[in-house]
Amino acid sequence: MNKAILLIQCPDQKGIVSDVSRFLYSYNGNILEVDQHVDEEMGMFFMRAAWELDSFSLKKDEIASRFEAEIGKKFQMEFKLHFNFPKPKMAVFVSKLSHCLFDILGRHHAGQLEVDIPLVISNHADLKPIVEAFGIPFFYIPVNTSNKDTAEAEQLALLKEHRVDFIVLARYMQVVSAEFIRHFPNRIINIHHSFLPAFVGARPYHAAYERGVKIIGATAHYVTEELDAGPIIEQEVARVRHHNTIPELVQIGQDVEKVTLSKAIKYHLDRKVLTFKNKTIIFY
Ligand SMILES: Nc1nc2c(c(=O)[nH]1)N[C@@H](CN(C=O)c1ccc(C(=O)N[C@@H](CCC(=O)O)C(=O)O)cc1)CN2
Repeated sequence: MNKAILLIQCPDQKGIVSDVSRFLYSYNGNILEVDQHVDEEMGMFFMRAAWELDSFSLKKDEIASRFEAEIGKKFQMEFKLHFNFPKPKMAVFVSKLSHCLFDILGRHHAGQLEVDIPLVISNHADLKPIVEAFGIPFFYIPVNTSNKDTAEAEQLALLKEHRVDFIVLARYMQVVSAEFIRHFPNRIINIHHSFLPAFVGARPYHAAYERGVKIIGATAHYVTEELDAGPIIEQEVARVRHHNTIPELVQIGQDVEKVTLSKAIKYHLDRKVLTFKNKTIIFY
């Protein structure tokens, strides 16, 4: 079913839900899903409304301007309008580890992810055979401290050429620049292999082992300039024991990473994530 999704945030006040519903009804909209949340401390209102588009009397490119004129301005809304078609284009960035890549390509192949994957980009050539076995173009762009700018420029050119909508860092072990992130604000999802805010950085399993924790986890978050500090979309944990070695922690953790990342991708694809002050509201 062709759907439109509105994601709204604005100062909280009476009548917002009523006016948004009346707007959709006035243009013959059949509301399919509606959720809202009030952050009382911040005095902020958040809402997600999804409705059937085929019977809607406004054309796709008329909706945002009509909504802004009739509702948005009145409530000083910040809103984003999305459609569940055409399929969004998702680029995957990887380094040497394949577990998250395999999980994503396997779910995509099984029809579990409503996306197109036009390309995979990596700073190592190791995973080229796997990606090409799934019939997806693989681009090897080495990155080091001296060529990061030119490497990122090449990455951005490929992303633009393939009209990529959002990016998944599937254990991509390079810190991306603020300039790169500026092109995809809240559209880069990273899987960090720890239960943030514990153990930021490149080697969380070693840090967890040294600390002797009894629970490890994974965190999917939108990427910001500050490492492992962006808005958290999803987290998951697993119990570990004193006798677990580092390789065992890695194995337990990698299973958690895969599940956590796939959930975060689905929430993003279903337009169920709003961001506010470096945090997220997820309308499950
Ligand atoms: N701007 C950001 N870039 C990236 C983030 C992020 O949150 N903000 N997350 C990382 C992924 N990551 C942890 O989840 C991570 C990746 C890389 C490193 C790191 O220290 N890398 C070294 C090089 C390591 C190597 O070459 O193997 C570096 O870049 O100098 C820490 C954490 C993805 N990017």
